[in-house]
Amino acid sequence: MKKAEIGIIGGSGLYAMPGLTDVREERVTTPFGDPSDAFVLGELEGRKVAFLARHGRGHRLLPTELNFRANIYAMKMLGVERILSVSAVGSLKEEHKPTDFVMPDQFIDRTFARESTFFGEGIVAHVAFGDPVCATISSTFQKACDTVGVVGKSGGTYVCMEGPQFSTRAESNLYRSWGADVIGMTNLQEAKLAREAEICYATMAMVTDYDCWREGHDDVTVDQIVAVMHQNSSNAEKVVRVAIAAMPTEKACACGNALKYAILTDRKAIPAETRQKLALLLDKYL
Ligand SMILES: CSC[C@H]1O[C@H](OP(=O)(O)O)[C@H](O)[C@@H]1O
Ligand SMILES: Nc1ncnc2[nH]cnc12
Repeated sequence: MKKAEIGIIGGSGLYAMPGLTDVREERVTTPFGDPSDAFVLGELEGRKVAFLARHGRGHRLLPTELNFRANIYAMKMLGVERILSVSAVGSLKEEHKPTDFVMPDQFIDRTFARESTFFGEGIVAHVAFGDPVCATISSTFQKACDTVGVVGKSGGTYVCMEGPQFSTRAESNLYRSWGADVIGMTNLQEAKLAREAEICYATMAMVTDYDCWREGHDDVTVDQIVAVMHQNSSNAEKVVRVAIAAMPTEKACACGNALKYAILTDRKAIPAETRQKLALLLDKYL
């Protein structure tokens, strides 16, 4: 039986989801190792949800140390079909002010030290990623921002950097010249892996700072971020709650069939061990 239908990944500043009822914790072990923390399962607005603190409760894991594969695979094991990601980001445009929320619809990859696929070890698959987030979740987030009274913006490009250091000014200006909107360190791998796991995924990116490009202003520091993060987290809790209540039960997107034409490997050539490891993703196709 499904333990949860909707997953929430809480980033910097969102380490719990208040308002859950029938709350219990569950540690999930996956073929890819252990997730960032125990999942907090419960009900919110009548929907079964699973909450995961991305960096672990107490913020113990660097972006590079996150086991993205375990986090997403564990969501799949719990039965999750939609993941709502909440993240802190720096702004790369004057118009995106601290406390604004942006729902990115594109990513640029500046990471280099991460596992970003469930495939390999004898099975090759290439999922489409031209539209990397689920439009249904993004628009539900957007409407929820409007309801709560938070500035929410639909669309934008999220640069995913490796970190943990913030960008140099030259990098920040380079991303601005590319037309990117916001910068963070965590969301691209989650989006890729969720797509491979056929789970809908979208991000609500909460602006905390102007990174280091803005002349006449201090460069981003963690204490500056933390000050804004508290207001953002309290708004995020409200927006997520409204979004969950409004999330359609039916699906009109293609996220749930992402693997349909993606597997290239001759079925007979897939090693039994790999087949078994990925059974949760592959059973419906093999
Ligand atoms: C708080 S400073 C940088 C840190 O915040 C963002 O985390 P998350 O995406 O989990 O909210 C950013 O990606 C960095 O990990
Ligand atoms: N300026 C920034 N760069 C990268 N990640 C961030 N998260 C919050 N602000 C950030």
